[in-house]
This record gives sequence, C-alpha cells and structure tokens, in this order.
Amino acid sequence: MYKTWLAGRSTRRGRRRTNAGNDHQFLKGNGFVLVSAEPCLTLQERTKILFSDSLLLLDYKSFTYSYILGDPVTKEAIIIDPVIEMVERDARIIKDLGLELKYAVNTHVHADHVTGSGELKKKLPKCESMISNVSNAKADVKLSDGDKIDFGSFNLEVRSTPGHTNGCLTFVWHDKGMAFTGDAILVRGCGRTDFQEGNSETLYESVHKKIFSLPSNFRLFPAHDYTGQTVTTVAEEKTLNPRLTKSKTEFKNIMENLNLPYPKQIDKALPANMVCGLQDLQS
Ligand SMILES: N[C@@H](CCC(=O)N[C@@H](CSS)C(=O)NCC(=O)O)C(=O)O
Repeated sequence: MYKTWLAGRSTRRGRRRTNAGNDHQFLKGNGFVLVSAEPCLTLQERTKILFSDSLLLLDYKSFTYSYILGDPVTKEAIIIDPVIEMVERDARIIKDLGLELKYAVNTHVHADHVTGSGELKKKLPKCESMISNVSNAKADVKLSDGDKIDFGSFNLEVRSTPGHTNGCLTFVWHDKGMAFTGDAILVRGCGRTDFQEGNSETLYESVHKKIFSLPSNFRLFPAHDYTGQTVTTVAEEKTLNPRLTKSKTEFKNIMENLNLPYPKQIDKALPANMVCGLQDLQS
C-alpha cells in the first residue's frame, strides 16, 4: 500500500490543487499512483508499483492516462497510449526503471492529443508502434481482434471495441485481472460518438459484449478521466454507469445529447495520429 500526495495545497475535502492547476482527488493504495505526484515517488516505490501491476502516468493537458506494463524478470515493457508532450518523462521513467520498451501501443486514433509513439521510437529504437488494422493508420504492427501482445512472460489479449472510433481496441491482461479500455468505457462514462466513425449503437454492443463479459472483479483502466478518477471494475460499471446501464435506445439518446465541444487539438491530432506520430521518421 502506498500513499500518494499530489504536489500542492490541500483542501478540506481530501483534494489537492496540483502545481499544474488541476484539481485531482488524491489517491491511496492498490499499487496505482498518479505520476502527477512524480516528485513524491522514489525510484524504488515506482519499481514496486510497476512490477506489482502497472504504472499509471497522467498527461495534464488532455487528461490522458498512459500505462507502463513490464516483466520484472526480462524487463521487457510496453506503454499504452503515450502522449507526445510527455515522451521525455516517459522515456526517463523507462530508462530509470531499467526497462526495455518493446511496444508503444495505441488504443485508437486519438482526437484530443498527438500520440507519443513516434517520438518514443526515436528515443528508444527497439520500440515498435502498434494500432488497430481497422484504423487504417500507419504503424509498425497492425492489431486485430484476438491478437496477443507479448512482453516478457506476459501477454495482453486484443479485443476490438468499436463505437468511439472503428479501430478502438481494449487490451485484456488476464493474468492480472485488468483491462485497458481506451475510450470505449470511462469511469462512469464512455467515449463520445459524435465524430470520426462514432456510432453509439456499435459502442453499446462493444461494451456489453466485449467488456461487460469479463469477470466482474476485473479492473478497468480508461484512457481519460476529467474528474480525478483512475480505475473502476466491470461490476461497478455494470451497475453504476449512468449511460451504459440504460437500454440501447436510451443510450443512443443520451449520446446524441452530450453537446460536448470538439477537442481543442483535434485538427493537429487526427492527421498526426493517422501515422502514429511517425511523420518525422519517414524516409
Ligand atoms: N475537452 C477535451 C476533450 C474532451 C472529450 O471530448 N473527450 C472525449 C475523449 S478524447 S476524443 C470523450 O469521449 N469524452 C466523453 C465525455 O463524456 O466526456 C479537449 O479539448 O481535449
């Protein structure tokens, strides 16, 4: 069990205002730590966390969560959904932990930030980028439903979970009872369906068939959260998700009326992510 303190002033409700100016709930335990608390973590603590399950990293700008997963014996590691602005930090953490990055894996073509895959490949040349074959994006490895992503003695099962985009993938780590859901399901929410190839009925089917069919104690780790939450479970979302517990018709209606503004970085992010952030690596 680890205590994590977000840098900055505490407030009366157990929340702290971080130096980045964002208000996060502060989090204790379960091996997961927001690396917005990075200065508060020793390398030894980070190593224990990583090798007991995985290391969660936050991008302050787009509120994207990236995850490093590693094998303590072989030191092979992967990162899920890296963000370009955070590549210096991520590469340093990987190096400090003595890891060899095998894959930079993208859950989908993100619209709100540019992936860090290309920049990580420059810094760590053994690393290969991954994305769904359905996305039509460029990457070293194209993933399909049922594929396995191997690192050390572990592997993730690739599940196709379209709806937010056609190429959305969820990665299931059966050994640890964890799934990385990208934007298919968020904590008490889900990815929007009003642009790219968004389709609310498809998303509803994906979540119910491919995520809610996992054992109820499986922990779910989303690509984003805008309220400081980090993790949920299949059981929690099956009973408490305000959108996905409804009928498909009600869900469609909810999704049609979210009225969210477009992500600020969409015009830059979409073309860059269609080449997996590899634009500067093309010869
Ligand atoms: N304000 C943010 C974008 C917020 C947003 O639209 N998030 C997406 C996932 S990233 S495309 C989403 O699906 N949100 C669902 C929700 O219910 O919030 C920005 O400008 O980047």
